[in-house]
Amino acid sequence: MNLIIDIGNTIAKMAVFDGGRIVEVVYDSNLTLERLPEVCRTYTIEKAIVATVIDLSREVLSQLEGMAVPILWLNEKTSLPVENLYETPRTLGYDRMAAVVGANEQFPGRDILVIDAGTCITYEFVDAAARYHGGNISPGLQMRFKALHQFTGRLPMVTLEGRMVPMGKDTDTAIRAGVLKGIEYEISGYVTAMKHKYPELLVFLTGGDDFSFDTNLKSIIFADRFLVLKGLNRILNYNNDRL
Ligand SMILES: Nc1ncnc2c1ncn2[C@@H]1O[C@H](COP(=O)(O)OP(=O)(O)OP(=O)(O)O)[C@@H](O)[C@H]1O
Ligand SMILES: CC(C)(CO)[C@@H](O)C(=O)NCCC(=O)O
Ligand SMILES: [K+]
Repeated sequence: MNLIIDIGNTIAKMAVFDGGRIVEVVYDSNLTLERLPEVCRTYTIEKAIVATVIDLSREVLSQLEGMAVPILWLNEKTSLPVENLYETPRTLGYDRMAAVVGANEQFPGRDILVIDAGTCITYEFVDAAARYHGGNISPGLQMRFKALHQFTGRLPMVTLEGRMVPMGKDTDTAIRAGVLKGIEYEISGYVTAMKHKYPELLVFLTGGDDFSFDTNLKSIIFADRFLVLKGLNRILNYNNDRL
């Protein structure tokens, strides 16, 4: 089985794959990866891939060094099933590439916009010829709430839970609707603009934050929470001979 390790800015995700099938997904601390030994004891892991968007702690590094299987470290030198047209492949966050590779596997030969709503929201474009053109980075849901609170004197820390109105009636609803509508309009703006240029465009939404938009946006979007993990599994198998 394959072990997939995706270390994000908020949380680490580990997934065990049997062929193309996800057997288990485990959420863990990105500072300790303390559940790794338990995962390795439970499953017969043959190989692993690690993608990180943070500098790893001593603790995480020693957990990974303790693994008895070959590890593929995903970086700019890794062979990929899509062409990378990003101008600075060394600075690319490879969670972005993984999401693209996952989407391209499900719909090869299609133009795809991949939206990953995690700590940040990223927008990636991969074309029908499997060329990754790059994409955009914007603040994630929690980051928006935190920023409004931290960079002002009078705005409280608001969360998603609570009253929702189209236009705010008080400070709480103004912030909640402001943040959520901001993301919704941002996403629909990308979809509209990209569809104009690529009429056959498909749209994927992944990441920890899934939004229940009340627009018809939802109907045209493929939601796949595990797209990054699936993309990493594909990259690991693609590099089988090089491990
Ligand atoms: N069992 C779970 N344990 C912890 N978090 C979970 C679980 N199930 C869902 N989540 C959600 O997944 C989110 C993680 O989202 P995501 O996978 O995009 O990772 P991230 O670390 O926030 O983002 P990034 O990878 O962009 O840094 C958590 O914030 C939480 O809301
Ligand atoms: C944008 C994030 C934070 C999304 O997880 C990550 O992919 C990252 O740190 N990227 C580095 C910058 C870049 O992709 O160009
Ligand atoms: K992410």
